[in-house]
Amino acid sequence: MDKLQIRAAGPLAGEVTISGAKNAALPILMASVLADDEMRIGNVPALRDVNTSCQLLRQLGADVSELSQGVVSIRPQTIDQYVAPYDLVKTMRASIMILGPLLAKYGRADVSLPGGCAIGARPVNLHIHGLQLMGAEVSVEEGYIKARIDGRLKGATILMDMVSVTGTENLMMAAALADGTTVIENAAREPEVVDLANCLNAMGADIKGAGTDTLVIEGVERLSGIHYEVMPDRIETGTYLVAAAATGGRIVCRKAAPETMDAVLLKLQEAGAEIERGSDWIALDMGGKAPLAVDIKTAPHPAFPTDMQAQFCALNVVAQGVSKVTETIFENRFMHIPELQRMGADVDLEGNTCLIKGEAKLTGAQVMATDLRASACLVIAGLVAEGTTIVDRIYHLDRGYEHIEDKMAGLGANVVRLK
Ligand SMILES: CC(=O)N[C@H]1[C@@H](OP(=O)(O)OP(=O)(O)OC[C@H]2O[C@@H](n3ccc(=O)[nH]c3=O)[C@H](O)[C@@H]2O)O[C@H](CO)[C@@H](O)[C@@H]1O
Ligand SMILES: C=C(OP(=O)(O)O)C(=O)O
Repeated sequence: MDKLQIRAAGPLAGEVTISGAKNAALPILMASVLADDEMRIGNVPALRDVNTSCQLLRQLGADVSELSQGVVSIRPQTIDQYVAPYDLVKTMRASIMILGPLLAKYGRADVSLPGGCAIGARPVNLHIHGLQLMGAEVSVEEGYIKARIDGRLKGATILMDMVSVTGTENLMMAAALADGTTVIENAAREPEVVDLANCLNAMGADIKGAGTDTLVIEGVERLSGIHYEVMPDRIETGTYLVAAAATGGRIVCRKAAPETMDAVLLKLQEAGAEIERGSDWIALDMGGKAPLAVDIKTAPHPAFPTDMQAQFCALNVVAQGVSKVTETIFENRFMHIPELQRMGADVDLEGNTCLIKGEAKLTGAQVMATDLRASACLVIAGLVAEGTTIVDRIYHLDRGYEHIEDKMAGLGANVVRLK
């Protein structure tokens, strides 16, 4: 099993090119099921979850090929299987997003319930309830969600009890081919939801309100294949910026989407970073200074993203001052804290809040990555710890960070993959 070995090498410096967003690429790959002809998706990151999604589409019968680096072609016309099996679904929560497209296009879908995930229970009741409101018969049998509809799904008004990103995306994809108007209230406003809506509209869908909490979707009879470029990854961008801030560095992120990152950039400025931004780049300069501790409270977009919470914990551990970090989205998303403590962090964790005393002198240790962003947090801690840090179970990291060791090396970090 691969591991990462990290040794401190001073402040990060230089430029890093940001990849396409995992959380936009995955729903857009699933949306290709809705098309009548070939979809070409560009700026697709080379990630484990992308491979899993391509495998899933192949399993359904689609013809999937990588045309050149980052461009995937999907010909969905040959789909003749409607089952997303446990073996694929267990490794990737996002596979639940095959449910809406398969049901809308083929009237049937059997999707294994995604396996238990480290960061919380993550039920899918909102996905199921929304499809039922659209007329589908949905049951859960032997660990599979079995959904059926005779003819087309029917437009419906769906009030989401909680803001759910993939729930909104699943229902939006289903509604795109439904008969009539669907209104999704309390919809997620995340930029990746907007990217998916833009892609669906380019395919011929009629979706209004993306980026607000009310989506109005007029169903259409068919969607065509198109070429679509996936948006830049705001979480990957944020991770490199936090790593630079923690090391007192100065970096530029290229091919980024600064307009999607207000909450994170504000917190970095509060931490003492000077931030400059252009249409597709962000520059961070700590002026050689150590960061200041910042309070964080996660919430749905446009507030501070839960997917950046762990990285800011690593920053706060070495920053000047005391900080409070509160996680409101997932009930078990502090598993990086015990690992940080093993490296010398001073953190009190109670319920969904941790109190972090800064300026800890971290020392390298063998630590275990428990989930994707927890892994990123440990890499950042390794960059500022004395001695050698070994991060184990980096298959989590490979779900969400393209070539992390190469990108880190490009910024002057000493990060090596051990096979
Ligand atoms: C592939 C993808 O895009 N993943 C992102 C997506 O995950 P994901 O879409 O799974 O997260 P949700 O937005 O659905 O989860 C938000 C909250 O709603 C709850 N919930 C959700 C659905 C449901 O049917 N019932 C229910 O109770 C969840 O348990 C959680 O407490 O948004 C999260 C929150 O920004 C991010 O951390 C993930 O990176
Ligand atoms: C939690 C995440 O992803 P997923 O929803 O794919 O597990 C993440 O990207 O941080």
